[in-house]
Amino acid sequence: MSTPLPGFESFGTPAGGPTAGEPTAGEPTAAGSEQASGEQAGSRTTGTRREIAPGAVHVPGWLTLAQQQTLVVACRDWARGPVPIRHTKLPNGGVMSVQTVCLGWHWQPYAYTRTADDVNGARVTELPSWLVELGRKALVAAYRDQDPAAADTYPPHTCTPDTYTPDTALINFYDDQAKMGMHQDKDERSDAPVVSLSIGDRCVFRFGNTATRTRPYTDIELASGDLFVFGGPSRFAYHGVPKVRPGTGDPATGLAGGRLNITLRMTGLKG
Ligand SMILES: O=C(O)CCC(=O)C(=O)O
Ligand SMILES: [Fe+2]
Repeated sequence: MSTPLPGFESFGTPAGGPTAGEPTAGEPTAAGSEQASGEQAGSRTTGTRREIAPGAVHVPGWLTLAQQQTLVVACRDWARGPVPIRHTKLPNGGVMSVQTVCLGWHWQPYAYTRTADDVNGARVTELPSWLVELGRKALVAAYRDQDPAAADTYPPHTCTPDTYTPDTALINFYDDQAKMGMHQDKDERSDAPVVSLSIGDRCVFRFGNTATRTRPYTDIELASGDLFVFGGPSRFAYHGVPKVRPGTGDPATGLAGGRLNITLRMTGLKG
């Protein structure tokens, strides 16, 4: 066995927790009615959609605990390979503090490929259909559930929940020190929404504007089970994670420490 990457140790299996080979709570299916974790003080009401900017919607506590457990088991498995999770190297010589593994398409700054040429050349794991389905349900929860009668409650000119077909997932693992600077998700050739799922420790998620990586922006807390979708006018807004709050996750998710974030995207690429 290879030496774990720094920070990957706490991504290991907690005592008594599920492992990839054991029966799990089942594939994520529907949007959660079961509460995943305690509510935060203030604006946080589990399951209640909140529009942070036009087309950018936060749904706290959307994933059930069982769905989170299933995702943690699956992510741990994907992190092992065939392309192992790694700290992405940037063209400027920097190294990202988060560790990332991709499904469907491999992201390396600043392009998508089918093989992980900056890691070991292996072809990335397929994106499973149950994750595509979860992405569609996420769009329903973020956009359509609010007002089913109003067609423009989900971002126009992109796609509807029915036609949303993410073909890549970027899975980021944050240890206590990891953060992500303000950036746009713009390597996709599609303006379909990005679906973001968070598990484990809470973080400060900074959601800004499309023009600059600085203010105005809104800081929100993303907690375990939270859904965040950004599409429409917010699809290319700058965003980042300035801080993770260590020790705030519930080990019952199967994650002993750190934070997992999964983003589903449509690359718009063929082949
Ligand atoms: O971790 C997050 O919540 C955001 C991740 C992100 O922005 C990305 O992977 O591009
Ligand atoms: Fe991003």
